[in-house]
Amino acid sequence: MTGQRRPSRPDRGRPAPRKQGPRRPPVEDPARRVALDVLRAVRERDAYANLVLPELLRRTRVTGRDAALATELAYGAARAQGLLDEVIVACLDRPLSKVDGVVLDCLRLGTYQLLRTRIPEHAAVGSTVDLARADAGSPASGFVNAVLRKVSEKDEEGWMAQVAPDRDADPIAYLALRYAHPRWVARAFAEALGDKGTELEAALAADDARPEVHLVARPGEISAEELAAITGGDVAPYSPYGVHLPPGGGDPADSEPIRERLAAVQDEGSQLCAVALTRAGLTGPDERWLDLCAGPGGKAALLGALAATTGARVDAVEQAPHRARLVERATEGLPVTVHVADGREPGLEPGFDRVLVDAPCTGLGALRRRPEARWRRRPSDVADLTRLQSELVASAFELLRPGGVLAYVVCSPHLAETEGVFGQAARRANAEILDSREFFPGVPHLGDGPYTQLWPHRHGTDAMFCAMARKQ
Ligand SMILES: C[S@@+](CC[C@H](N)C(=O)[O-])C[C@H]1O[C@@H](n2cnc3c(N)ncnc32)[C@H](O)[C@@H]1O
Repeated sequence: MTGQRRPSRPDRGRPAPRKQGPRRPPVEDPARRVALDVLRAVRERDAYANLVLPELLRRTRVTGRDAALATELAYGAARAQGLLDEVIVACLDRPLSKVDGVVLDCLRLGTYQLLRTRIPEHAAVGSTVDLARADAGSPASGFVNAVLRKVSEKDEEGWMAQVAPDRDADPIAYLALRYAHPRWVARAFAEALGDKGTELEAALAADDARPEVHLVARPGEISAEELAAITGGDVAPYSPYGVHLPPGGGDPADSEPIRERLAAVQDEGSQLCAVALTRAGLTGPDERWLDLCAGPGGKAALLGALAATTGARVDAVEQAPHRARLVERATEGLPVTVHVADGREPGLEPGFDRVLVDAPCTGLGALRRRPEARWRRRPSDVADLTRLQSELVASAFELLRPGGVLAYVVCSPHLAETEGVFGQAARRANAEILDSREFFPGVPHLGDGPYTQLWPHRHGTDAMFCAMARKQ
């Protein structure tokens, strides 16, 4: 019932005035209570929705259909925040900044239900008003009721017609609002795609949808086919180790192969980038591999498992101690040594045969997996990150042996973080840029090279970027 756009609402009779008399305290809807508490934690504590939600569901013992509804509402409202706010502000006589935070959370939750689900209007409004009354008092609940009634006068199309910029005059701004992205992010996608028409629309639409969960089958432990059979998933189209889980399949952490550490959750694009590093040919030794930005250890674990099959060893560097501990846990039993160090000066003996720089980045390529992230990132983040990325790649070239191979990976299509950083760093190091598409066999629609940019709408993966070079 949820997850689909509400059809237009031709008949929108006003609700009958509420009868006077004593009122029983409303019975709160557990799914909406959890969703509201997630929105509140995201706003008040800068929490991550995808960490808070599972914890809240566990604590409140909300399961099954209620858990699915709470997930849809919390993630959906967090993801669509910019669009919801445009509509809410059009129904107000004051700026959004003058609305109390808890009330705003309620308005976003109610507006999301009205515009982007098939939940009946009376249920969407009534349940949200009850939550507003419980958390912010009766006057606030009256305000929420009045605003949501106005919101309910149009469906999403109707509101787009009223609040969106003209598509012909400013296609990026129009599509940004239509698919609930900040304009600067939509612009970055348009620049990377070289398109501000149908392909940009497809990219933003794919990023506005809930993604599938991908698993990686640990090489040497279990095959993708076996993992798919156990989990009820499908073997991934491109990664030899990947499995796609069906939607709504519960918490993958509960599945047996993950508990037994035969598999892990990892986007197929991330798997492909780690594997690409191991696919480039080398002359001479192939024994020392380095992962320079390893936390929390997804790629280090895959590299470690592959290294175990060839006799190589992996050094994994991570600056943040708590994330280094996650790498240790992810790579237990594998030929991986974890170092808590700054990748710009890790103090390791140079001469590595293969180096992965999976650099800290804006994460614009994984926005679909982090519902609130698009509204939290700022364009000004890019400059600091590109400086750090350039320094990490320069250090990686220093640590690589002549003839060795480097892969630079970011989970972002932003050109400054991708081609900008790598092109300059490879030139400075006088390295030979490889056509990385060769190391993504069978993956279609990779453009003209030499770099590889994956996309949710083209490949069903996060928008991972991978550039590769050989040291001369
Ligand atoms: C994109 S994440 C890496 C993801 C990881 N490779 C994986 O697949 O799980 C970047 C990591 O780099 C770490 N980091 C940031 N600055 C660093 C530095 N100067 N040296 C080493 N690691 C750094 C961050 O703490 C973060 O864990």
